[in-house]
Amino acid sequence: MESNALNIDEKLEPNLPKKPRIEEGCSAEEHGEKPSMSKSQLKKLKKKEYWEKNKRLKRAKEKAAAKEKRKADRVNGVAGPPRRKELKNNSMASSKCKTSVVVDLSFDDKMDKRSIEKCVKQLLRTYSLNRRAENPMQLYFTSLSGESLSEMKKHQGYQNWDVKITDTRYNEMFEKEKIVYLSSESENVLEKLEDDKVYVIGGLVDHNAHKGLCHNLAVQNGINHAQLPIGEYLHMKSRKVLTIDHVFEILLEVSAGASWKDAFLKIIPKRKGVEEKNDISKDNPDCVSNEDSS
Ligand SMILES: C[S@@+](CC[C@H](N)C(=O)[O-])C[C@H]1O[C@@H](n2cnc3c(N)ncnc32)[C@H](O)[C@@H]1O
Repeated sequence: MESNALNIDEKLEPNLPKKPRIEEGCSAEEHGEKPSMSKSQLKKLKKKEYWEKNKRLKRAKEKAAAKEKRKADRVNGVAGPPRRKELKNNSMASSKCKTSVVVDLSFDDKMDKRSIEKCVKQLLRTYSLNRRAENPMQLYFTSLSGESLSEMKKHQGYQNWDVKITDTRYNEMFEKEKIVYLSSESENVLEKLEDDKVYVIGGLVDHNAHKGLCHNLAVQNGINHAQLPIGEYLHMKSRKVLTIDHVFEILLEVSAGASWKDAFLKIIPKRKGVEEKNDISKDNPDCVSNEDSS
């Protein structure tokens, strides 16, 4: 049957001499040619080629613009994000924040390859947020082994990062009384962050396939647990389960002095259908509210 599809070389470079026609019964690849494509595939390919060509130029322009902006901000006295040189002074050791956060990476057997990749991406973002903070939290990645470790190894130099990485389990590293396992399923609500406590985030990307897993494990092991106080300040149309990096970002904001409410409003994605509760007593701890008291 005759096909309407265009040969890619003809379309992209119409002046090129025509290549010999592909004989019926043989694929384009067998002739050393690119396979014929539909119009939309061709359009996509052209876009990709254009993007590849202009990518470097665009990046250079963006870099120059960012530099200009930083310069202007400095002149106008606007504080921008910390620069690489400044970050060198912001280490966990010198941080005023002594609150510990653990990401418990003992869930390889509950995740497929793609979820492990996503999990490690969230770890990278968690690390990067902490690294850029004026007062980083004391951050641990525990039980890192197997597939997660292999995925982590793709990121050169991770061994030298300012985060404590270990294959030991968090409950062999810290006193039981100090540990609080964070879980949206917990009936306890976290009120404030305490310096001597260790807050554990489950390193699990499961799209709710293992609902309540971390909570159940904490209960079985007699470990304290608590949920973030989202319901105290916000109505949410979807589940209150957040990603690892979002949970960490909220803890980091609060540890730096933000209110829970401001941290939630800043970090929880709008697509989760977040709406402020108009209960002023939560902003003023001296007032008492009966809302959500059950
Ligand atoms: C994507 S969730 C994993 C959900 C998983 N089904 C579970 O059993 O926890 C990743 C982790 O973020 C933390 N987390 C997410 N939302 C939270 C919330 N609303 N309150 C407290 N911790 C939360 C928990 O530690 C959780 O294990």
